[in-house]
Amino acid sequence: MTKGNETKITDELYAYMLAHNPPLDPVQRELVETTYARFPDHAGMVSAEEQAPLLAFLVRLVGARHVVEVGTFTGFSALAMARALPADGTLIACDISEEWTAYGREAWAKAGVADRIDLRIAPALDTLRAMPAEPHIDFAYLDADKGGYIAYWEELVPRMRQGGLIAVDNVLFHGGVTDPGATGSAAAIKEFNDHAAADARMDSVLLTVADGLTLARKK
Ligand SMILES: C[S@@+](CC[C@H](N)C(=O)[O-])C[C@H]1O[C@@H](n2cnc3c(N)ncnc32)[C@H](O)[C@@H]1O
Repeated sequence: MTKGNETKITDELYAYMLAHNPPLDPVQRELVETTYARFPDHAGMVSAEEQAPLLAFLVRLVGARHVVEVGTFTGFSALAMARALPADGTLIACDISEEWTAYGREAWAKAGVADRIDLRIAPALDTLRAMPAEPHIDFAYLDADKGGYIAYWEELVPRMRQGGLIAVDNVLFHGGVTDPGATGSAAAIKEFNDHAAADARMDSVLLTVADGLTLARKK
């Protein structure tokens, strides 16, 4: 095994990395703070800070106009992606919680991108299945219930245009994926990772970004 480097991400190094990335803007910062204050038991679900500029970068990289997010919570990742869209771009945001996403709606309005975000409150599988079947999605971000990942993937892949990108969060599941006795979400992620890696329709790489991020490009 060639590991490449032995860099341990200390707090100091993490701060250094953030300082060399585009900073969160005031609306994003306030949204994170509000989420931690209002939902302390769930705030860990917010995507890592470095994922905001990364998602924006990827949306721009693929020239995305049609974006789908599965798992919106308080709207942090949706805000980052919507900001990177052109004015006529749309992001369909899937979640089941009116309460959590209400904070997103407020932030999206404040940031002036509410008109680009189409929030669908329903089980994501229903929302995905109701979308046009032809390949039209440029970028998708998968960050919802881990047990649903394979089913979401199977709905997304045929709808991705050639060269479109799916980003999948939490694919290392806090290290739980190497536990031979993994259960629950860790077991579901293990199964998903095997499924995605074996999918001949996509080129996939699993990266050690945040809690693990898979990037998969439609062939
Ligand atoms: C990890 S959080 C998403 C975090 C968000 N991407 C962010 O960066 O702030 C997962 C979200 O998935 C939603 N969720 C769980 N099961 C769902 C389902 N069946 N359909 C749609 N959303 C679901 C939860 O309500 C929760 O808001």
